Amino acid sequence: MGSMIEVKSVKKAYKKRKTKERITAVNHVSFTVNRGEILGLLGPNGAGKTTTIKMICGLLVPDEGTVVINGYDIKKERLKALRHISAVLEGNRNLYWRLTVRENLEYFAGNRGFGRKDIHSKIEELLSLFRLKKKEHELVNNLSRGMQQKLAIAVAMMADTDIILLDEPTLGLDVETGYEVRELLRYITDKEGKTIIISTHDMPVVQDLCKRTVIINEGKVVTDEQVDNLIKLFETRAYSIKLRSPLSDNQLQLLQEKIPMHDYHDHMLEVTLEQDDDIYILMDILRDKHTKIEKMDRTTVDFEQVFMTLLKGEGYNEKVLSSH
Ligand SMILES: Nc1ncnc2c1ncn2[C@@H]1O[C@H](COP(=O)(O)OP(=O)(O)OP(=O)(O)O)[C@@H](O)[C@H]1O
Repeated sequence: MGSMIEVKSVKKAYKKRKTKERITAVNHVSFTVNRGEILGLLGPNGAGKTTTIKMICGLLVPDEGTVVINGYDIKKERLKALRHISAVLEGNRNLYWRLTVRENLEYFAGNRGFGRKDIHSKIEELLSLFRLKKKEHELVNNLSRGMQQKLAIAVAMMADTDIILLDEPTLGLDVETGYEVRELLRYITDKEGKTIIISTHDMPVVQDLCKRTVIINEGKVVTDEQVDNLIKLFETRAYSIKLRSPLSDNQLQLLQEKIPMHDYHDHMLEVTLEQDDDIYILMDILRDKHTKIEKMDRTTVDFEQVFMTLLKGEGYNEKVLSSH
């Protein structure tokens, strides 16, 4: 399985208009996405996700490094590299606001050079799948944000490119539309052979749809792993312990120092160990005051907890991931 997208040590700084101060938004980020892979690009606000996506789809030129799409270097063979990409960006920039829903779909189908009959049936299929049939003659400008978002994804489907980049596809949608968009994303990700990057804060989207995740923080990659591996890894290290007696101040102090990822309230101790062997340290701390354990369970973790843990604490990620 060859790489479809290679992001090679890209760097991008912005100059602040007023102060002329330079902000490094993306700082030597590298990762690859294989053909047919669904990658979740995650990170807190301002981590550099949108900047990275814009460099992949050619909207921004990296200051350093390069992006290679299907073997074509975006700097040297821009048109060949970008031919296979559709991007759904914030603000639905891939739509024509003065055209109707149907006209947008027709325009992008025309671009692909489909025959008239094929265009018609494909548009009908998408209008019904995306529940936009009633709005087909409405101008994009007059659609709700959720509908615009659905249309932006439908347009990317219509263009039928090998690569689809989705920047925050469920951002700001109400619960129902968010759910609907997630189902549509599932439809897209199930389509064989498409290579997809989804940048999102929506953890269920990652857990449900993405096989691998690249997490960036302050412009740098902090994790590049299979989603399943991360969840398994954290499940083997997360415990929920019910104690018979309260912890002493000294025990709490030791926990703070040695098992920083913990939460303690009402005799319940929730811990996430950095390494498997830390269980012995934990037991030593409890034994110190003969604290009895009433019940101890492995905690099931969801991807949100994994994400939060990976972002917490300097050096924590290297420890967690290197010992795995
Ligand atoms: N046009 C711009 N001019 C100046 N600074 C910018 C510009 N665009 C982004 N930045 C800054 O670059 C950094 C990365 O921004 P970016 O939008 O790539 O992050 P993000 O991970 O997509 O964030 P969010 O999750 O909030 O959308 C931030 O500090 C942001 O303020």
